[in-house]
Amino acid sequence: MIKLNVTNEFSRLKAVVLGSAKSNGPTPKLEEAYDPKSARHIQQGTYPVEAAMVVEMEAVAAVFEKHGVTVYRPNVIEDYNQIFSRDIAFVVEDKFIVANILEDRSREIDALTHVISQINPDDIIEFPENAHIEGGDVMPHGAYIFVGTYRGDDYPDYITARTNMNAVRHLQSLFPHKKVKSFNLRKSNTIPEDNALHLDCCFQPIGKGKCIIHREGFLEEAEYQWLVDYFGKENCFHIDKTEMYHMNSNIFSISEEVIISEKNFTRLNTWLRSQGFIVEEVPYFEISKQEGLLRCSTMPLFREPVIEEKHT
Ligand SMILES: NC(=[NH2+])NCCC[C@H](N)C(=O)O
Repeated sequence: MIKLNVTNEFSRLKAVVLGSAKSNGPTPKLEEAYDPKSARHIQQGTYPVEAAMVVEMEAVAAVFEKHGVTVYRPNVIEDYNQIFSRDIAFVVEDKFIVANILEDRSREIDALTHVISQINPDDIIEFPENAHIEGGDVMPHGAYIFVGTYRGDDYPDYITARTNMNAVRHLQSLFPHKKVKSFNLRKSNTIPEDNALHLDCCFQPIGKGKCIIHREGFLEEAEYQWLVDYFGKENCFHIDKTEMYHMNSNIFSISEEVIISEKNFTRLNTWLRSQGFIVEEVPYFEISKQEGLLRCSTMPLFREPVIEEKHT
C-alpha cells in the first residue's frame, strides 16, 4: 500500500510521482498546443526535443535519489506528453484526488494504474464532470487550501483556464475543516508573459514561512495583497513578468531547507541561499518551453506529517 500525506508544499518529501518525457511524441502542430508558450516555441522552431528533455528529467530523478525519496514514474504511452504529472491528480491530506483535466491530456492518468492500484480505494476521489480542476492550481497549506481559478464568464474561451469555481466549491465540501481560498488568475491564450496558467505559475509557498509571488498573475489586487499580508512582505520574493515566463515560481521543495531549482534562476537561487536554503540546481530550460517546470512535473504522494502545522 502507498501511504498518502500532503498538507503543505515543503515538509520532508518521502514519495513522489515524477513525469516522463519518454515517447513525448513529435513536435505538435500549432493548433494542437494548449498553452501559449508551447505555441510560441512551435512557431519559432524551438520546441524541445525528447532526448534533451529526458536528460533534464533524469537530473531531477537523481536529486530525489540523493535525498532518499521514493520515485514513481508513469508507464509510457506512445507519442503522448506525460511530463506534467502535477496536474492529473493530487494529494490533499490522505486523499488522492483524480483531477478533471483538459481533454487533450485526459489519457495521462491511465499511465498511473501501478500507483493507483496501491492506494486504498476509499482514499481515491473523483470530481464531478462540471468541476474542472488541475493539480497545478491546488496547494494545501496547513489550515488552508489555496486554489487558482478563473472566475470570468468567458471561462470556456480560455484553454488556459483549468480550474473553475464549481471545483473550488467541491473541494470545500470535501474538506470542510479547511479554509479553501481561491485566487482569480490572469489568463492569456496567446501571450505567455500574461498567462498564469496555474497558481504554481505565479505563486508558491516554500519553507521557513516564505513564498515566491508574481503580482500581475493575480487579477484581484486584494487577493494578491492577502497573500503578501499573510506571509509578510519581507518573506515574499517578488518575480517580474520575465521571471514568471521562465517559471521561477515553479521550483520544488524536498523539505523546509532543500529546494530543487533551475540552474539559470540566478537571482532567485542567490536569494534562496541567502535565506539559508540548500539549492539543488538542475537544467530544466527545455522542459520550461512547455510552460511548466519542477512543481508541474512532480506529484507528491507523501510528505512527513507536521506535528503542529505552523500556518494556521
Ligand atoms: N502545474 C502546471 N503549471 N503545469 C503546467 C502544464 C503545462 C502544459 N503545457 C499544459 O498546458 O497543460
